[in-house]
Amino acid sequence: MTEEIVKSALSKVMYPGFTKDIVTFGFVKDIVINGSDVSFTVDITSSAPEVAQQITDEATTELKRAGAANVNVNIKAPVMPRESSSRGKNIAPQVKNFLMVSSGKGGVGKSTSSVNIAVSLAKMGKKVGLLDADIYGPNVPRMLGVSDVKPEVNGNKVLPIKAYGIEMMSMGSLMEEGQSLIWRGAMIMKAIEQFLRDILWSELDVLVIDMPPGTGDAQLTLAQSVPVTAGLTVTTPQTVSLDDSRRSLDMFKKLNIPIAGIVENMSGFIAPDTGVEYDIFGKGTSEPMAKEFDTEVITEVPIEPAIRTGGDEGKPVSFVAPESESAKRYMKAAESIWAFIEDINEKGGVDNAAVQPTTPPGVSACSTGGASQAAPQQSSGGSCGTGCGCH
Ligand SMILES: Nc1ncnc2c1ncn2[C@@H]1O[C@H](COP(=O)(O)OP(=O)(O)OP(=O)(O)O)[C@@H](O)[C@H]1O
Repeated sequence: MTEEIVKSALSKVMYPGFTKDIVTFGFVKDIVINGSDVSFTVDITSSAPEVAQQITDEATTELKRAGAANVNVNIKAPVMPRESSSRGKNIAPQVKNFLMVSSGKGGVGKSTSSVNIAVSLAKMGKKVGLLDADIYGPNVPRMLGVSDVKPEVNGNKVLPIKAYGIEMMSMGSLMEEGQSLIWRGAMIMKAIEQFLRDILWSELDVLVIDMPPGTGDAQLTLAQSVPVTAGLTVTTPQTVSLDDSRRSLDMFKKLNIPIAGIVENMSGFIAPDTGVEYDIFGKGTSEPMAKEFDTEVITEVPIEPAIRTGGDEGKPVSFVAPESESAKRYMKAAESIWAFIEDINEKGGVDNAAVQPTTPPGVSACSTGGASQAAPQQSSGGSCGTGCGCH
């Protein structure tokens, strides 16, 4: 064997997916020949294991055909990025990461933040889904300008609606206009599960989930159904809002959800005519709360009329006005959230095993903790309505 024979044999091995061979690409290095034994390194750019395998197989075949006895192919590939290393129950396994967006109370801009952060993550090149799990006030379809769009049904699955580069599903898109439901515990759990299991989400880098305000059944069900990679709390700077947000952060801790940070919304006001920023509700008041929970205020979004009109007209500011101050602040939040998610995955990901219900199979966990056990006659049919079977 000579180096020329080895190179000539290897020049018959195409780099998978290309019409050029591995020698022409300059990937073959460190050829060592010992009698009829050959060893060499192939320094490739893909981390996919099937690429390495194909090169190894074809190179071995070609070299043996050229007279080599033993062939040792040493593939040098970049380390596979750890996109998700989470474990535990996951009823939507095609989704790599889940971001739970919560707030202590309604009206603080949770949906607006979810929409603009989802659009910003998509602008970063991520494959993003947005689940409007706010069953009490599903207003994401309006904010994305798709309130008239009915989703396509495929068998017993539903295709998400596409808008501004993201996939979206909402109870608002599934219900007839004006229809309202009184949501009870068991129905909330079922709705959240169906949103994850029966919607045909693509292979997503991240599913942003706009939760109902508060800390109830929906939050618990979500945490038990999928490993939630990160939690985000949206607050306004007033003390009353902060008190509620503390409960939301506390919930993340109890559910073992890593806290990606706090969005301080309605933080100051940017006058549309002058662009001057005014302080209205107080600014930066979320900072001590962030410290308390060992997290950060990842962005401060001012009150800007364009944010409200963008929401009402279905034109998210992050998409239609990317140069606006608000769009930049949402982008800052998206970058920080993605860095946090990557960090969580590098450290081994999350595991939701500890928050699984401990009740027997077929019986769901009781969100009321069996509080009315002593007074079954007060609850209709002897059940709290959660289907928990503990009353
Ligand atoms: N920074 C902002 N500047 C101007 N308007 C805003 C801003 N943030 C939110 N809004 C407006 O405030 C209203 C409430 O926002 P949004 O629906 O996002 O709140 P929410 O917390 O999701 O409420 P709910 O929990 O009731 O669904 C919307 O009309 C929205 O356009």
